[in-house]
Amino acid sequence: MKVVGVIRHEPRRRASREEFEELLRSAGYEVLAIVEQVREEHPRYNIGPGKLEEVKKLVKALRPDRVVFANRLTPSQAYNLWRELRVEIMDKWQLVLEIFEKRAHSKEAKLQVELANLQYELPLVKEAIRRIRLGDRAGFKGMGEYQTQQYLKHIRYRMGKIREELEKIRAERAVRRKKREEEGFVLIALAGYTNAGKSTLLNILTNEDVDAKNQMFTTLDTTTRRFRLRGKKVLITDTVGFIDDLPPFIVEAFHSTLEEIVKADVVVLVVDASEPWPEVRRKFLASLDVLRELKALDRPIIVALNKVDLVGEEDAGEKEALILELAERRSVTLSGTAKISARLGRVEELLEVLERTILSLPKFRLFEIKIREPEKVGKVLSIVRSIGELVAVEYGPETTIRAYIQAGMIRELTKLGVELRAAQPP
Ligand SMILES: Nc1nc2c(ncn2[C@@H]2O[C@H](COP(=O)(O)OP(=O)(O)OP(=O)(O)O)[C@@H](O)[C@H]2O)c(=O)[nH]1
Ligand SMILES: [Mg+2]
Repeated sequence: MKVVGVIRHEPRRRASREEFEELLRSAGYEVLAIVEQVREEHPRYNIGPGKLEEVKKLVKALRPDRVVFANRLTPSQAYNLWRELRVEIMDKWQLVLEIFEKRAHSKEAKLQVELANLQYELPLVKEAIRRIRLGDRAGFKGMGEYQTQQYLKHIRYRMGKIREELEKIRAERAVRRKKREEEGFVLIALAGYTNAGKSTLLNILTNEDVDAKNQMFTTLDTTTRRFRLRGKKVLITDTVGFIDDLPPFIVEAFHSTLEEIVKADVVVLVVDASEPWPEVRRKFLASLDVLRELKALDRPIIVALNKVDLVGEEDAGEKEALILELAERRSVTLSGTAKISARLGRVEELLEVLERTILSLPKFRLFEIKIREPEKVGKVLSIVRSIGELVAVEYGPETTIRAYIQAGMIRELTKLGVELRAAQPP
């Protein structure tokens, strides 16, 4: 598929040409040319009429299959552009959805992508019907009025169906999550901009082999794996990456997946620290925006500055300070930051911050356990290590253990017939 790309930069906010080219590459397109313009949005064509003439000439000369816009087009802009250029028009979100379509493997991911697509098409189809009523011939994708009407009905029906199915999957997920929590697992979610290194980090922590590639949106399916964080039982979830101005319709479609982030005990926000600061800043802020939209900012958030191997400790340290400053200015409280290299497996700093954060969760409390039968000591210690953190052991005729334990797991211990009471933290 051969395409011409068009980028309109807002006068005070340049879009990233590299990222747009990345997206086109990820979609598997051959890029014939890219046209850029700095200008306020033109209501009719998004780009200015002069620029439109230039694009027209390019289309005549290069004969692309599509013209792809780096901006979000309104339905009427897309329609006007198609009338002028007579070639298929695509905007940034369609491009993202097309990449999603390629990457979706699980049933859930496929349904979510289909829902997002339909949600995207809905206003376009309505616009086509409006146009037909105004006397325009061409309906949606060349359909006549009757067909377009039927298609609109089909979209609405299908959306309802998909929402039902996703709701079922979501409910199953909730049950599974609750069960895991009752088993004493701490839930950690990986979040962050696409290509930041989330899947690589999951792999290194859990010895897994989830796809990690240098391309955007490698992961669309949610993966949850268990691992032990210094003995403690932890579940970690990797999910779809974020991108600049992720539109609400995509967030909505991916609701059941993204909910893993909202419901986690701790969120690890992975940031690619190897890029120049303006890029790191842009992507970090975009990620905070998504977390805000998901209402996940009240979770404990740890920022993991990844790919430190490419820039060195000092540079990463500077970016770490800038990120802390930026978060504070946006009134976001971070539980901590860590400089890591997921690829090289250098993640000690993150493990330390994670452990500290987990133990400060309200569900962990300090307890004192007294054991009278010596043969039970081993068993109690092993349970304590998997659901909490051992602080001290005093052996004697009666063994005393001090430990942070998840309040919900106390029953596991009392079942053994040991004496347990809340202790004051030192
Ligand atoms: N040099 C270096 N490269 C890394 C590191 N971590 C990840 N990468 C590379 O960055 C690219 C993206 O990694 P992924 O783990 O796929 O990123 P992701 O965040 O899961 O991306 P999406 O699934 O697309 O959202 C891959 O080429 C990784 O090998 C790191 O610590 N150092
Ligand atoms: Mg991934």
